[in-house]
Amino acid sequence: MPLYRNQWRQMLIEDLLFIRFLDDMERKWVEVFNVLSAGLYPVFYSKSKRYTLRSYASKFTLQGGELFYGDKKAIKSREEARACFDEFHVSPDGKHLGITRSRDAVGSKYYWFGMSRDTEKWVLECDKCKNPAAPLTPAQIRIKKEARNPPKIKRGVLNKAVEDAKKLAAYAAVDYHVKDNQTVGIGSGSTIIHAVKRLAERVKAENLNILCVPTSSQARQLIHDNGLTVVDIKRHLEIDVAIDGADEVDSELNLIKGGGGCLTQEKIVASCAKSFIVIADYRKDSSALGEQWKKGIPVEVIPMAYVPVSRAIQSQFGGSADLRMAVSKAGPVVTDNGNFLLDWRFDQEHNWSAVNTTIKMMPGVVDTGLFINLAERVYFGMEDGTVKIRDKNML
Ligand SMILES: O=C(CO)[C@H](O)[C@H](O)COP(=O)(O)O
Repeated sequence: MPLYRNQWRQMLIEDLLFIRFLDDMERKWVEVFNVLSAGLYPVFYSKSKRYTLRSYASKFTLQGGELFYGDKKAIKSREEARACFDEFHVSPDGKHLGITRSRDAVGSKYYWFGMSRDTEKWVLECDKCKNPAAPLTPAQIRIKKEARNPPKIKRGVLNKAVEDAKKLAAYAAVDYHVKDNQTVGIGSGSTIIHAVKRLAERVKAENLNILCVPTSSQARQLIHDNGLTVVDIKRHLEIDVAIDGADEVDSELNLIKGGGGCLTQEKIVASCAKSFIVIADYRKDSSALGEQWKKGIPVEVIPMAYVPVSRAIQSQFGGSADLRMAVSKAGPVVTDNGNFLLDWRFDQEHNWSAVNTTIKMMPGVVDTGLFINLAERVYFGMEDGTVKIRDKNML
């Protein structure tokens, strides 16, 4: 049924009032709710704003009139958010958890737009947090001691669980996707080490003929050390399958990569492969980018461009884009291509495909660690010894 002029005017007025009186957090909640429940957008939204809102809303579900972000309840108002914060900011032993742990604790159950900013502000306003000299209870003293000297066994157990999970994912990918007479792209990082070992085992046991295309000097060395055949992409453009790790994977198979600084070669190899398979441990599994991986999105830039690119990213998208510094060497990290890396810590949800294109267009940018629409399947090794699969065709 067509809308009459006065009805449009009424809707427009309601929209304008809506923008005026709701704060950002509540407005986002209502916008997502309206899209999911009734397919309604604010009438003055342009096509591209609608698109951004639609892709943001796709991360949420409606359950019994409530909004959920993954398995976390999406909070509508700041009062409600404050109550959720109060529920978690002090541990059962009476210990005030500080900024990071309060945010992680609240974020294990709840989500709201601006959550990081709010938790930081509320922790900073908290007198107990401001006054760490306040007398501690015996339980608090014990927890503090444990935090200073964490029992070594726990770290070992965690490392083992993570390493086992990486191995599970790597073995599943190599066993399922690699066949005789194939050219295989080999990613970089620590998870790929398990994949290359498994590949070498299979080549030996099954007498396979496999050619490996490396994505970094680390991968080249790894292939070589495991007795596999290294070939150059210039002569082997037809890659059957590329296998690589990731720093984070969201619910739509968007990836953040480049924690190891090899994103440009990794993207080239992935885009030349008939299928691009990702292997990761359970810590990389997110419903939205930035949820697990806090080190930001890597961007490879030619050295003279790092300041202008960093400024351009910050002014267009907010957050902070910082030069990655080396740990065992003075000065910045230099990539295999002789470039620098910026790590962009973003502070809100974005349309990642549009952001990727915009950043790539900035003069001096070589590539970004955003891998959009490239992964066909991800294998997550889980803590309980199972393998979880996220597949493009099952989204
Ligand atoms: O993108 C990468 C390197 O540029 C790696 O694949 C990513 O950092 C994951 O590494 P790991 O397997 O060590 O967790």
